[in-house]
Amino acid sequence: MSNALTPGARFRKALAENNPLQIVGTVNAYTALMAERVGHHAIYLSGGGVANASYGLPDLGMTTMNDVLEDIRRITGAVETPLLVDIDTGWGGAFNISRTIKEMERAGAAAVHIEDQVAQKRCGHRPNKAIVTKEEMVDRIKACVDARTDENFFIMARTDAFQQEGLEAAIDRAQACIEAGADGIFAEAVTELDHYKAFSSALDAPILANITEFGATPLYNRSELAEAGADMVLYPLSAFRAMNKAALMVYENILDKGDQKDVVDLMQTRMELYDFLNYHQFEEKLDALFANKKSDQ
Ligand SMILES: C[C@](O)(C(=O)O)[C@H](CC(=O)O)C(=O)O
Ligand SMILES: [Mg+2]
Repeated sequence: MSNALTPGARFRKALAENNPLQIVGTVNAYTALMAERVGHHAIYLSGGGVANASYGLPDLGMTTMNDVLEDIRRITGAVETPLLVDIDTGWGGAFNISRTIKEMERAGAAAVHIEDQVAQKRCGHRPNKAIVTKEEMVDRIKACVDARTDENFFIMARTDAFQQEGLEAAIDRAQACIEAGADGIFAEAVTELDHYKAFSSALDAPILANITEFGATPLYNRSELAEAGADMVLYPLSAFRAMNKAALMVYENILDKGDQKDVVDLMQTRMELYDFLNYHQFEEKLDALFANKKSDQ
């Protein structure tokens, strides 16, 4: 029974059963419900998503562990699908990172990725990123591995080294992270399919391709990525970007036209919304539980 598995074990099962495993960004509990219902096997809480959607901030290391935990709990409270969480640089030194991992597990996350950027981080697809030394990154991974209580909790090392130091250096860092116990490698902001090939043939660990829009990496198809050796494909903010554009059109239309008739087609209907929420099942229960109350009145 899959519910008897820990979140980490569910993530590993999904990875074993899907090649590649597509992981879609869900910025809140409701979008997680939709992703689960349409059949996704893994979902993602983006650091950029928490900053942008929940706090109206840019993705520049301004959100805290507790900000992210709050969003995780909302999502893991609503769905069973294993959740990969972006923990940025881990929010501090080894002891902080250790706390982070324990809190992630407690909140129901299945997996995390921790990156080798400096604390004053940027989006991985922006210029002028700075990274910590390989040794410091290895210490981050060791702190993660040492802190987990469920051995299936999945710890992914993200390297942002490609932009400044090139492919070989990035692979070398990834190798050091695997030796330190990382379960997978997030090859950030590479620009060619061959780069994934190089990671996957050099390393004995699953590789994640981050297919984020308007970034450094082309929007490769999952079959091309599978052929190039990617085991996971991430779509961190795809639904969020689409939701934002739809919302903007609605706000502008209401202002310009005085009603929303022209944009109703962009909207999920009341019944569609209720269906994802199992609204009717709740309502039936309500009627059954409160039947006596009704007749009392
Ligand atoms: C994956 C990522 O870390 C995120 O926070 O979602 C971002 C995505 C993006 O900004 O498009 C990143 O790649 O740095
Ligand atoms: Mg991020």
